[in-house]
Amino acid sequence: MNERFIGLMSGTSLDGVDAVLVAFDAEGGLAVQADFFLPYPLEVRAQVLSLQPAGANELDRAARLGCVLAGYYAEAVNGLLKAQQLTPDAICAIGCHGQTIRHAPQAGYTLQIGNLALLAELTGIDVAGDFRSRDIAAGGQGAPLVPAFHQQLFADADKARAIVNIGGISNLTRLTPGEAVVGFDCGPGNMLMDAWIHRHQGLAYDQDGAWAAQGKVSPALLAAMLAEPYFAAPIPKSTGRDLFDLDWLDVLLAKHPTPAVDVQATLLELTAVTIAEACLKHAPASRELYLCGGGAFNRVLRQRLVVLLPAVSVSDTATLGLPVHQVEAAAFAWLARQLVCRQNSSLPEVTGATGARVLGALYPR
Ligand SMILES: Nc1ncnc2c1ncn2[C@@H]1O[C@H](COP(=O)(O)OP(=O)(O)OP(=O)(O)O)[C@@H](O)[C@H]1O
Ligand SMILES: CC(=O)N[C@H]1[C@@H]2OC[C@@H](O2)[C@@H](O)[C@@H]1O[C@H](C)C(=O)O
Repeated sequence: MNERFIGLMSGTSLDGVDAVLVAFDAEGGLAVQADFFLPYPLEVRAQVLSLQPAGANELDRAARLGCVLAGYYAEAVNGLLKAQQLTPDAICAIGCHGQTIRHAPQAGYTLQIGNLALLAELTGIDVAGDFRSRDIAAGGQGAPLVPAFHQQLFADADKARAIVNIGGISNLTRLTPGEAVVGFDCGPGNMLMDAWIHRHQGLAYDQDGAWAAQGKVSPALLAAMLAEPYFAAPIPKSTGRDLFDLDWLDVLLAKHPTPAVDVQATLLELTAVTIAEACLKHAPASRELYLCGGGAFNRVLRQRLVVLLPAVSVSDTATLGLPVHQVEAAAFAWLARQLVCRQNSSLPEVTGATGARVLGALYPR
């Protein structure tokens, strides 16, 4: 009998909530039955961003915003249920990522806000969340978690494959037959491009990379960006807005003043180069690269990856049966199911933890 789970992803891009309804068969095989996207209003996005750096009254602001976010998560769940004409009792559990406002595995914690008790109350469905903390408690990075799901879904018995998610941050999964999975955050995905076009044009993102395509890459600025120690740091590693934000960029721009349009071109190139270098260094045998996440829609970025990786065929996960915008949310449905079944869902070879663990916390309805 099929079991239905809902996955909710609200990632570092802060664009909104991606929701999917996933049916699992008894063997764990899955099919996405529906998806739904609920954009955040600008003020929600601004409130999440304002919690990124330490600030006045932040505990109260984070807890209040967590309640607001639960409302959006519930709305996304209801959107799915309505479209599929389902009632809450048709769903085993919701897997909810929450909204990362701090990620500090070196300090022993990561923080995803979103009031999960309230989400259980609002939906009448079991809610699973806080998937990263247990891996950090076991000595890991707590991120990226999705490589375990990529392995389940996209690994091939004969072919070495690489999967790259381009969300706010980009992350690579290497799936080589007979070898341990490798996975880590490459660096900024869309996050800096989004922030820069928002500052200069008030837009949420640079559609298809069109503004970036009008500029020229500044070699000096690109070199200064690539000198960031994170890029050469050994794996396991993970990152976020804690490091890559407009303050990071402004420090570099103070030394390398650059026209705004050329900054956008250089940021796109940074994303492309760091992904390509991650593939060449950590997945050299992979002749197939599958993109997912919103950045897979960025035509200019994709073209740069094709040029930078001439020996690799670049496509996206839709080719493997899962549309690019569904992958991360589906991963959180899978994480919820693993928790409900008390099955491990972490890959210690990816995160650096001392062992595999059952991830997450459960809020029964
Ligand atoms: N047509 C497009 N052209 C360029 N960029 C796009 C396009 N469509 C979406 N994007 C980018 O994708 C982003 C959303 O991606 P996604 O939903 O994967 O992010 P996320 O869930 O926050 O991811 P993560 O958790 O991996 O950081 C947008 O903010 C935008 O930058
Ligand atoms: C701490 C955190 O929220 N990390 C996110 C972020 O967004 C992309 C990348 O950085 C990845 O490490 C992770 O999300 C995905 C879902 C993951 O854990 O695989």
